[in-house]
Amino acid sequence: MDRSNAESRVKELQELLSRYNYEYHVLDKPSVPDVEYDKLLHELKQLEEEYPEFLTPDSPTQRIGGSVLEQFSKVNHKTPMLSLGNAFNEQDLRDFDKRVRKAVGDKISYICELKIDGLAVSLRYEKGLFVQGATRGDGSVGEDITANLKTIRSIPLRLNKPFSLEVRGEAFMPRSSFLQLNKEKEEREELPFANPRNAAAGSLRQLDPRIASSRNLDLFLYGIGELGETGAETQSGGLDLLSELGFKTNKERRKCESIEEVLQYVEEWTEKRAELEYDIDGIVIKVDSLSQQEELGTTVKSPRWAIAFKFPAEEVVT
Ligand SMILES: NC(=O)c1cnc(N)c2cc(Br)sc12
Repeated sequence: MDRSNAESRVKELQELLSRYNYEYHVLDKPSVPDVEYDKLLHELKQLEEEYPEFLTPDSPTQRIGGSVLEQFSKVNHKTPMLSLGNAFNEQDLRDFDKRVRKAVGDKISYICELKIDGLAVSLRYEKGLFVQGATRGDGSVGEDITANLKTIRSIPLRLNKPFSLEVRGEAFMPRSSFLQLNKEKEEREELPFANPRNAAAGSLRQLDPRIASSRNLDLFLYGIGELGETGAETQSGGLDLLSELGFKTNKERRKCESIEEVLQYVEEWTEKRAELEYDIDGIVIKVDSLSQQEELGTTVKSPRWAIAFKFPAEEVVT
């Protein structure tokens, strides 16, 4: 194949494989069988080896970096990654609702989202390219785990729009992968992980990205740093924007026009959470309007416009 044909074939394969990857890992609706994906990926790897000048950092072949890190470097979060105040019962939620109404009046909409039991991470994109990913750390300084996050197939290496922004989400290990990993650990007489959250955290803290890549981690995005700059006016609008940009967001979210509807959603997922393929440890309730969030502001460590309802700890059957 001559050079100009190789260049157009490389571009065509990079776009095709990125789309197939998005359909499989974000939409969960693959349009081609795995064997077709693998064949095209192999062809792209060969062409990029033969014509390295056409290799780009966002190529689907670049998900698993070569080197094993000595250690993780530190990352300062542009906007602090806040934690959430907790609610443990109905009265706590009604008190939260009262505080919100006292501050911003009675025209309130909430958005309820599942609280994923994983590891909070932040992803930074420059002109649409994934450039850095970090753990929450202490909320201001985290660890650079870019190489490991690149192995999570549902994370886009390039956005659908050339946006520069920082997004937040929760990395997690699906329950089925957790059980399989522990089975393999026990076969190797290694200590198993206690739960999927520890397994996800342990996997993302591996210095060798090949190990992280083998752990079948996933990620739901739920927030955009400086959401206002993107033109979104509500949290729900921000989540729709994240989806439009190619991110995986959790579809179980619901707009609630009253605390009664919030309590209904909490009740529903208290019953249904075992049906999910991943662990959740509660429900996050947020005031949907960004301008009302601004009005409510934050305390030193958590927003006044959100609260996490925590499910009662499950009795451990010994
Ligand atoms: N949807 C959300 O906002 C959400 C989901 N899952 C989580 N573990 C967290 C943590 C914070 Br802090 S927000 C959030």
